[in-house]
Amino acid sequence: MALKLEKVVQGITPVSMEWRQKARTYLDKLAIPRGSLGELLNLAEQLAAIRETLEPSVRHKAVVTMAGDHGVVAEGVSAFPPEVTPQMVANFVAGGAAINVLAEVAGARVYVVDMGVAADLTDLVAAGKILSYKVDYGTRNMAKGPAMSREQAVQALEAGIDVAEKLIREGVELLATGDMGIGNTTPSSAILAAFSGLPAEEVTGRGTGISDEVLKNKVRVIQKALEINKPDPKDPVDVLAKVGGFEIGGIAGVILGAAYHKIPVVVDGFISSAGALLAKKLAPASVDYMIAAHQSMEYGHRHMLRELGLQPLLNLNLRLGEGTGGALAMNIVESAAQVIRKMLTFEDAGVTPDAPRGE
Ligand SMILES: O=C(O)c1ccc[n+]([C@@H]2O[C@H](COP(=O)([O-])O)[C@@H](O)[C@H]2O)c1
Ligand SMILES: Cc1cc2nc[nH]c2cc1C
Repeated sequence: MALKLEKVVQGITPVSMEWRQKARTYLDKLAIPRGSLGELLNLAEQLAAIRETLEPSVRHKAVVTMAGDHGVVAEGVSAFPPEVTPQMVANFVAGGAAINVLAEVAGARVYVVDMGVAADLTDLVAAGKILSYKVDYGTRNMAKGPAMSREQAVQALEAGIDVAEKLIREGVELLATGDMGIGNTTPSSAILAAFSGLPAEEVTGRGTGISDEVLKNKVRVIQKALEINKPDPKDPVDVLAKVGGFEIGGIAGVILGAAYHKIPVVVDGFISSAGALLAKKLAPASVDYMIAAHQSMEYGHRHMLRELGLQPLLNLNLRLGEGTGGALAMNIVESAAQVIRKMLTFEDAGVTPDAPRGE
């Protein structure tokens, strides 16, 4: 494992139980029937414990949308052609995509990263419109051999760590992951199968909206990729190299970077969750810093969330990616932070508490 990755993976520690307890004790004093703000209270506790303060701020927000292409599209696994990946990157830059709209509502900036788009994006990079950590012009076809080399897998993970560190240094307090990559539900499903041991049919869905026939082929392609590559579930870098994607590695890196620097990170849908699963396998304590944005419509996401041990905040039948669910969930995360920062206790508000108060 390369030095930076090693350092970050080793440096990720569980969130402080002491701060969790302090936050819970404080939240129990708020002038509400105990527990009546439900999941917002758990979220507030998590934020306080991550930041080690009863006044956590998540005001400065960034969505990182990682883009990459996939050689496996040659097997006919997507409803759309790969040229849509760079076209959508251009749309993100123009500000006309769903992620631009939803991030603006959440008060988040969008950072688009070329992790491995199979097109020359140097003009957008030179104009400062996107970040480039291009590992290659798309992965190789995982149905025929490894998607990338082990070195490229490490490079993708470290790129994500770099992006997170750059944004955190600039003052970002809440990150969300996002993805763009035609074909990327296929490697995401393969990653889930490799780690969970679930059969390909159980982890595979319709992605951008494929027919029954194409879905059958996609399941076969995933089975074949697993059979010929034999990814080792005990070696997450091997799983990423053999059946992953550059943007998925980048997402895992962003999550690891956030956890290392004790910054909460909102995980978007199916593809982001595949990145999160890689992060968890590399550094189990990184899960403490993750917030699952939503339950994606992509079949298999439920298994992904179960493997992560996370409950999604929202269920809006989304299946877009880009970080859209992440941006939406940021509004809830901001609300939770403000609940613990700003609400008054029974005592401060002069409200009579329930008589026994549990004791
Ligand atoms: O985030 C999700 O849950 C999600 C579910 C299905 C599809 N997507 C998006 O659709 C693209 C991948 O779909 P596909 O069919 O080409 O594998 C990619 O750009 C993803 O961002 C995203
Ligand atoms: C148009 C389009 C937009 C997307 N955004 C994320 N994935 C996408 C896939 C397609 C096809």
